[in-house]
Amino acid sequence: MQVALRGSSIKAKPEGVAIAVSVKAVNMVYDGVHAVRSASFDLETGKFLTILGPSGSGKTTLLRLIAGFQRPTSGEIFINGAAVSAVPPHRRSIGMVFQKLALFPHMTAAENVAFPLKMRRSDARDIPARVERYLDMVRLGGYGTRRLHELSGGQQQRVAIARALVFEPDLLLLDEPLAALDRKLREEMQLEFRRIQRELGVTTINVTHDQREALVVSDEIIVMDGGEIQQKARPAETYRSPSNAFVANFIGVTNFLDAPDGERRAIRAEKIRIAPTRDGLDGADTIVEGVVADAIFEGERVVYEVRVASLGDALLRVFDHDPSAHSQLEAGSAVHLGWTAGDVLHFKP
Ligand SMILES: Nc1ncnc2c1ncn2[C@@H]1O[C@H](COP(=O)(O)OP(=O)(O)OP(=O)(O)O)[C@@H](O)[C@H]1O
Repeated sequence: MQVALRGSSIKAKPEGVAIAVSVKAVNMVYDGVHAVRSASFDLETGKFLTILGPSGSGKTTLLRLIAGFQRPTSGEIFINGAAVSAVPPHRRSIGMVFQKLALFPHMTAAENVAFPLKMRRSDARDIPARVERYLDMVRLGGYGTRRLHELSGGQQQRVAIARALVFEPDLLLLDEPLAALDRKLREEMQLEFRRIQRELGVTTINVTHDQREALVVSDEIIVMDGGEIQQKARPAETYRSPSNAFVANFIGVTNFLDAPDGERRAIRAEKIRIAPTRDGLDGADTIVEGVVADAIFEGERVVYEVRVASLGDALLRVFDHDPSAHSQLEAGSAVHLGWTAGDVLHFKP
């Protein structure tokens, strides 16, 4: 019953909620490849949606359909209530930032940001102030006269964001714009996207295969696999109540245990406690014995791989977030693992 109701269309929408993007029964078939299958979802105005999925799952195709670079094989897309399949990209009021930034290298930062305003024939008298405002917003106030090669990768990224937003589009589309950045800068820019998006309230759709990014930046996450939407939910719900085994496996680290009734049971690596003896596992309602196959020290946590004979020699991954509670257990150590029934996820076959 619970499964039948999840994500169903009978959920009443609160009165007065504006829908910025509505994707209805969209299919995209390339020569023999069904890249997007029966995709349907609504996105409320002002929300930050991330489309998350492995390589080839159809994320970029779905984004390109919304942008208007391609027309769906069937189905329709609505932006602010209007069907857009016949509307070319430049008439859709969409700002975009892609991995390849496509900035103009010979222009200054300010000239790059001014470009969309000139294309749209904005009043020339208003342009400098508007450009300055958006450079300030991305924390590049005072950098307007720099040429692109005089800016760092992260600063160029900010120019691209300012350029995508300066004409105040209805929708911002991001296609892995951070993928090429190193980890620290990427994490900083994720928070930056979030801050700017909240400040402006611009409806945003972001494509990534980085689950951490999806959890950090989004109001909602769509998880795709094989061209199909697997789940659309808020980050915490996606994490805590994945709709199927694929989602559970893709987000977070999950151990799957096959039950005799064909059901798949899953337990998150951080929900398993580990101790040398049973005494360290007070409160656990399932306790199994195992042998440490590997122990990886990661600073704030230790990742254990534990072989459990009573579970068909399953190799369970366990995160120990309090490594100081007992000394690190070495490979070959006999250990006990414990968890509570409430932490086990159940998936029907
Ligand atoms: N122009 C095209 N012609 C034919 N097949 C295509 C085309 N573009 C994408 N595909 C196929 O459609 C499927 C979905 O591709 P898509 O690029 O949307 O996936 P993705 O989830 O964005 O992957 P990645 O993370 O690798 O970018 C893949 O099987 C891909 O090979």
